Amino acid sequence: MGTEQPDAAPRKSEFVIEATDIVKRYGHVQALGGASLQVRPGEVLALVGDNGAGKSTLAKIICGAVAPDSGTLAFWGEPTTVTSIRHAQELGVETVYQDLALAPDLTVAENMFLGREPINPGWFGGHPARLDRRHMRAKAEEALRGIGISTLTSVDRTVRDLSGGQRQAIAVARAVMWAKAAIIMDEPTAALGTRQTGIVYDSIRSAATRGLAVIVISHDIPKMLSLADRIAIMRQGRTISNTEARQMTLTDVVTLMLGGKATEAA
Ligand SMILES: Nc1ncnc2c1ncn2[C@@H]1O[C@H](COP(=O)(O)OP(=O)(O)OP(=O)(O)O)[C@@H](O)[C@H]1O
Repeated sequence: MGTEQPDAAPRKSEFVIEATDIVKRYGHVQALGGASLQVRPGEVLALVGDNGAGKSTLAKIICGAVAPDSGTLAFWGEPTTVTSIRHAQELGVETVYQDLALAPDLTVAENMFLGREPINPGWFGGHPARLDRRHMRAKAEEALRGIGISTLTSVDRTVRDLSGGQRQAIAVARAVMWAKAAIIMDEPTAALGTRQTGIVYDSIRSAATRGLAVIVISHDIPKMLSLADRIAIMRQGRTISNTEARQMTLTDVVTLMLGGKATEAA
């Protein structure tokens, strides 16, 4: 769980994820026309841009949901063709989806393991194999503690009974629990109130503190300037700036998003 590198393979790059010159067309629409992005471990990278700039498409390509037409994706410097979401997960990349992919009738602990439940094998002549619920509860509690949200809800509560912010935080906790390298979040606070948004932003920061690379797509530019370490700006399918957040102002970001002069990619 957490940030150990799979197989402790030697790293060929300081970047967990490096996307270079990614192109993607949907029929006549060019969603991406040469987008690039790099993110380091322990770093929050905000991916911002106007509607239709290509942010979600780039995220979907990195998480294995969509195949690019061309371009290179490298994980720890190793060029890799990501064939599926499962493959990206094996590479250590977890995604928090807009619909959160939580099962409302299951408990928090069950949701943390959805599709990846540990099985107690049983033994010859004994009980049949069954879910290892004790392990699930303990790991789920540990994961919630790990990102500082253990007081938010019991792991035995049914997800249906949680608020939007609590659900979002559980989805983030699940991603942190399974991610070995990076987390991608597309508009994680779009439907939330101020307090709930704060909870989610705190959990994003905790994930980075634990050594994960975090890519956050957001339209909340002021918040991204304070939360993120770097801001990658997309316009018309290209990444036109990748700059330390502390070197940018709100005006800089908005000007670049809407067509002003691009800064040197850092
Ligand atoms: N499955 C699809 N089929 C056809 N066109 C698509 C598809 N997905 C995205 N597009 C188009 O690709 C372009 C980029 O879309 P994308 O969703 O990546 O942008 P975005 O920056 O995430 O926008 P938003 O902030 O509005 O979510 C848009 O013109 C969009 O209409």
